[in-house]
Amino acid sequence: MAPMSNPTVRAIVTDIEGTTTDINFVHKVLFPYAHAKLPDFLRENAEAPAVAEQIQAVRDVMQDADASLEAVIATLLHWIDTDQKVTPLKALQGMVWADGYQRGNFTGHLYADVAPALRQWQAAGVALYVYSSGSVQAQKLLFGYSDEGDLTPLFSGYFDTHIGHKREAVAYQRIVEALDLPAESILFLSDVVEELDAAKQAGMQTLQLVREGTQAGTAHACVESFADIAL
Ligand SMILES: CSCCC(=O)C(=O)COP(=O)(O)O
Ligand SMILES: [Mg+2]
Repeated sequence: MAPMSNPTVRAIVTDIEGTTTDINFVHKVLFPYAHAKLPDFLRENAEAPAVAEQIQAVRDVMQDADASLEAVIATLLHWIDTDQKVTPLKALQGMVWADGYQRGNFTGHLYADVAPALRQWQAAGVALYVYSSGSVQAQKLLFGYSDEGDLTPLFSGYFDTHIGHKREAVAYQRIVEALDLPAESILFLSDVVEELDAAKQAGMQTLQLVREGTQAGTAHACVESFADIAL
């Protein structure tokens, strides 16, 4: 595929799952790890303020202020099984994954084309950001303990569902405001058409990543690799 060239891009916001990182790493390594470790993590740390805050947030989503800890755990496991992007689940997953990364149980998967492109774009003066449903902590862990070492110095910032949900244009409008750049100078990279549609609605440029197993064929320009994006 011919490289796509776009000198008007001043910032890039990238999705993770299916864009920088194999969906299988998220679904077959990270989610099962959280599923296995979350119950005891919660039982052992329920009183810790950061954990207690998230347990309360789960009860709020459940609309059951009296839900027992075991009911909260069952709800969280159901959310993992059904891949629900619920903010307190994402926060708790990040806390549990920290231990897995720090013990060396896994490293954050990156497609081989990702790190060289990120380094090149950052060196060229393009500001790099992440926007994922995974918590900011989980994003920093994935790039901090990545297959390519610690890539966090390459990024200028991170956004998660606290800014809004990834299929809603308002989330991208808030990101544009946070970056304080013209929307059309920001390029959003994702594999998910609904996310690209929402970013486009907010005025951003968009590019769909078509990795193995993802479907192309949308209104958005698409590439198979970060190596095909020349700025
Ligand atoms: C930040 S790594 C874990 C990713 C995750 O939890 C997730 O739900 C994937 O969300 P994305 O928005 O990157 O598709
Ligand atoms: Mg994705």
